[in-house]
Amino acid sequence: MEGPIFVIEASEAESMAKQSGLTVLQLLPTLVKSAQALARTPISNYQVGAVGLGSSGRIFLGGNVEFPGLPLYHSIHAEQFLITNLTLNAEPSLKYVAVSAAPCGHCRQFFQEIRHAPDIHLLITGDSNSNHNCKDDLANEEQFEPMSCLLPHRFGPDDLLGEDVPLLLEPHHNSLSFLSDAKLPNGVSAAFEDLRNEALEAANKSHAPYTNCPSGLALMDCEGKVFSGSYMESAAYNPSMGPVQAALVAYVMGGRGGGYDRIVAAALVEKQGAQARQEETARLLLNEISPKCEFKVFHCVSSPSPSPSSSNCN
Ligand SMILES: O=c1ccn([C@H]2C[C@H](O)[C@@H](CO)O2)c(=O)[nH]1
Ligand SMILES: [Zn+2]
Repeated sequence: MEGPIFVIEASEAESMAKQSGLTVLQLLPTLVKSAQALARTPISNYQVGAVGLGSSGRIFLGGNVEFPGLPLYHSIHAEQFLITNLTLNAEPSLKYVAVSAAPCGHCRQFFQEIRHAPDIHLLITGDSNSNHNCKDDLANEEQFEPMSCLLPHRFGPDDLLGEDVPLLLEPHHNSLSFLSDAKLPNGVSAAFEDLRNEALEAANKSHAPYTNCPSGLALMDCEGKVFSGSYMESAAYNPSMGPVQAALVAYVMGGRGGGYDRIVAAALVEKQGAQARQEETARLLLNEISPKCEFKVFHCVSSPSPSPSSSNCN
């Protein structure tokens, strides 16, 4: 009944390492191939795998995801998948990453949304055929390079935000709600009640400090299983990750390898008239990958408005 593995619990990671005579750190590159196998790459057939160790001792995996028929910027990079996996599992921080190929500029930038990003250590394992199980080739701490070497002179949250603003992986409470008497509009099926509540919850966890326009999206598959994801912004704007992509990461992780045609309904929650509006992009992406999916948008308000700057989004 088990599908592919995306999260390895700390105790399991310890015992896997012990069994192979490795440290948990040395285990990371040995898992890169498994992460690559999680990728969905119908366009490039180029599989990237990213494996991360969090401060909890858990190990997280991610692969790249591509969507034929759409502009390439809709793609999810393995590193973004990995970071989304951490957020979905409430992992408080990322310490080490092993990745099959050098992270691109966007990914190096996206990592900057995590506090102390310059101290995240990375190991690029290179070509997927290299064998990191080999005892002579053990990855040791000094083989992991700090992010500060991969991205010197960084542009990041510090350039735009105060120190007290929560960053990615830190708890977010965006104080969003539906208008108190907001019932489901006529003609919207009852299944959307749950779905929009899940999407609201995801919007409340969204990292959108640059626009104050958080959003969340929830998908339902044909068995009624719900998968939700939160919009995540980047200080450099373009590497931001949309709420559909985040929800699709949840779907890929929990949907046991099913196709996107199994997605039957989707609810997006965002602020009305938001400066950074997801509705049309979300519709475009869902329409292409899952044309039969019923897509609804629900608007929310900040309650109470946490700062004067957010009022222009309502
Ligand atoms: O940092 C990177 C660079 C590329 N890719 C993916 C994106 C696309 O699916 C494929 C080819 O660029 O590799 C990543 O996952 N991470
Ligand atoms: Zn990338």
